[in-house]
Amino acid sequence: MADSALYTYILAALVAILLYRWRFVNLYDIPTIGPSVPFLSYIGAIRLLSHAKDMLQEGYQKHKGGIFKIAMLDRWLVVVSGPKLVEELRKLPDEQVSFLEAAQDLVQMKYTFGHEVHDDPIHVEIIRAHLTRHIASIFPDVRDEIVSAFNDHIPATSDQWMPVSVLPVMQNIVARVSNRVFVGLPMCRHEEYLRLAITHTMTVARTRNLLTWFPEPLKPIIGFFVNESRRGLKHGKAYLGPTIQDRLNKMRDFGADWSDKPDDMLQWTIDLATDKGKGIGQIVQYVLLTNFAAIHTSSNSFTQALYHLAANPEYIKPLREEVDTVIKEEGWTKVAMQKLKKLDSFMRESQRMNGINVSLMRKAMKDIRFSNGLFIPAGTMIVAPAVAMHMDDENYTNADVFDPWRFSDLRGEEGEITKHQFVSTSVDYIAFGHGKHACPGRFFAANELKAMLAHTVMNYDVKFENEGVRPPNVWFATTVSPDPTAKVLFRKRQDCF
Ligand code: HEM
Repeated sequence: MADSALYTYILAALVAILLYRWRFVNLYDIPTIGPSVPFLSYIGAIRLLSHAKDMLQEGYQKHKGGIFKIAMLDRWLVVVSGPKLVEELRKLPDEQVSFLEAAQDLVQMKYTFGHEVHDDPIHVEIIRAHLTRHIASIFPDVRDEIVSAFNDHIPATSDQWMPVSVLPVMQNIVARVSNRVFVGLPMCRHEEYLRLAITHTMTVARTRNLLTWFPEPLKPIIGFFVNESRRGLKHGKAYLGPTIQDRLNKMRDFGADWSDKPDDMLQWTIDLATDKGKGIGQIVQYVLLTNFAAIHTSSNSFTQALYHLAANPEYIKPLREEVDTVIKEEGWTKVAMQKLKKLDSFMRESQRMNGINVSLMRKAMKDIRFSNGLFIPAGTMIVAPAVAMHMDDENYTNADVFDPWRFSDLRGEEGEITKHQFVSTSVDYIAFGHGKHACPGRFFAANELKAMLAHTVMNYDVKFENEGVRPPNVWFATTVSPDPTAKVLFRKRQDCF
């Protein structure tokens, strides 16, 4: 009897603490989409799994120019909407809002890729300072791998239509083409290495999902024992370790006299990592992390654009004419990719409509007050609602219509020639983020994906079996992806490039 009274008191005290925290601490003043009362907020969190698009849209419509919050299973997500607040968020320094700490919370980077990689993300510097600057010189390799990968994965003939499961095939092609640049031949064609590069993302997600359920002090222990991604690292080391070791030996033996030292992404990573005293394990983690950032983002983006093309084959002709003219003038080069304005517009428009659902994810490291007085306490996860902003008629005329030449037409207007490119970010185009942490890989991705689309229109006709019908996107929690099961019919053109 005395025991049950004690339990009742403890329970009542816990409920009182929870209600006090809900009312007087944290995020009470921020309006909620879904229930906000403790425990009931889980209803909103569960609804978010299947209705994130609608909930973000509802929040955006009700609180445009302001902020609102939605519940996730393990935290609140505070959504900052409208160009003015997005601009303010973009400008906040890392000490106030951190991209890295948001990534740590969401991907559990310290345990999935390791502390050293989390604390010193040199892969970002390598992408910005080396990869982007070398796009012209690596382009022939990119083009060569595209031709070879399409031939292997889509061996269509001109006399019949070949059904292709686009998303898995594009994951393979993108992994292969990207890794031609990240680690070179022959590893970029090594089937098991490619499988690791593609599936490591899912491994990381599973580890992350598990770790989310444990309190912070237990994570290092749990992370050590159940970390599946350590197996990924072990395999990564088995594939890449010998090459890295060989290069390290040559660096030691020849130093500055190593005359045929490779000038590729693996070597840039080795150079910077060894300067900082890092070992083979960390070099492999940087390569895996770059793949993690690159492959699914890029293959989703390409698949989405291809679905638009296959559902509307009338767009093939104008694209083909543009590619034909430009390639005759410039050959398959980076300069040619820059001149493909219609194709660039096509990719950007597809990404406007089908790109990420939330962007500019940051963790507040200090209390933040926006210029209009809105307050966000330290520790809060902040995002901007990308799809809701991209589908706002105030930002884009007839925003719900796929208009492939929307951006190339705008670039034709006076003073607008360099704006509205696939890679451009702005307060109302945040598919690659915006500001200091905007995707550093987007210049590489844009060249790679445009070269792939140009190759597609020059070599194949495409359509859906159910002609003209584009398969709907799949929404899960805050993510959006193309239908993973849809098939596009490919037929080889008679005169192809
Ligand atoms: C179409 C393809 C891609 C899309 C849509 C995409 C999208 C994004 C987005 C939305 C962010 C977060 C930006 C922010 O919050 O402000 C990001 C960050 C990042 N992306 Fe991409 N990305 C793509 C391709 C790539 C590729 C190919 C690479 C590598 C070569 C890459 C490397 C990264 C890295 C390293 C970051 C973190 C930047 C930082 O820490 O500051 N991405 N990307």
